[in-house]
Amino acid sequence: MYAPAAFSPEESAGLFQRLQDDVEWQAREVTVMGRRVMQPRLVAYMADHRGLKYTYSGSCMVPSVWNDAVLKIKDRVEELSGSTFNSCLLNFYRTGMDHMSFHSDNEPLYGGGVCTIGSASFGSARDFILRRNADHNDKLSYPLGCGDVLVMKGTLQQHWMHSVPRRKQVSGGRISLTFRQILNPEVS
Ligand SMILES: O=C(O)CCC(=O)C(=O)O
Ligand SMILES: [Fe+2]
Repeated sequence: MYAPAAFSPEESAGLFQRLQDDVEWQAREVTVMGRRVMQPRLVAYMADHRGLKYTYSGSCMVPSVWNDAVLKIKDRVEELSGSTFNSCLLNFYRTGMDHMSFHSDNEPLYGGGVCTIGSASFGSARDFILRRNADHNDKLSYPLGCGDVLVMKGTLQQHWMHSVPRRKQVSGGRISLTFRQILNPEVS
């Protein structure tokens, strides 16, 4: 489900600024094909309580407490998606060179392949690409702009991957918030 301009331009501009200033953005190392590399973007992670950790690419994220701007966005995304969320991964693409490679968010903690993930975008528009696993020529592109909400539902994570590719011509930053419901917390 795609809800362009779910937040007004004025509200979105204010939220982008608050997120950029108030969130503790982290540059993190992850393991990709056996090598430790810096992630090509900044990230942050928030959730209802510290037990809702999230490990991916060999990197464990311990959640921090919710920030007011993030909670306000969470309310709107919950309303639009008809779902509730207990965690959020935040991504800050500093320029068009920051990106996210094709992946699916199908980890067991979200219930495996069946889940709802709601995302909100602020700042510069970036293309969000969905690609079907069974046919890599089958792609959908969403030009996610400031204030847009996109909801991925059902078995989508089982059958499609998604990415935010590099865009050399984009100089401004973009922040995305991806809200998730952890059903099976990781045990450590
Ligand atoms: O930035 C986006 O819109 C995508 C983020 C994403 O796929 C993720 O956080 O898993
Ligand atoms: Fe994702």
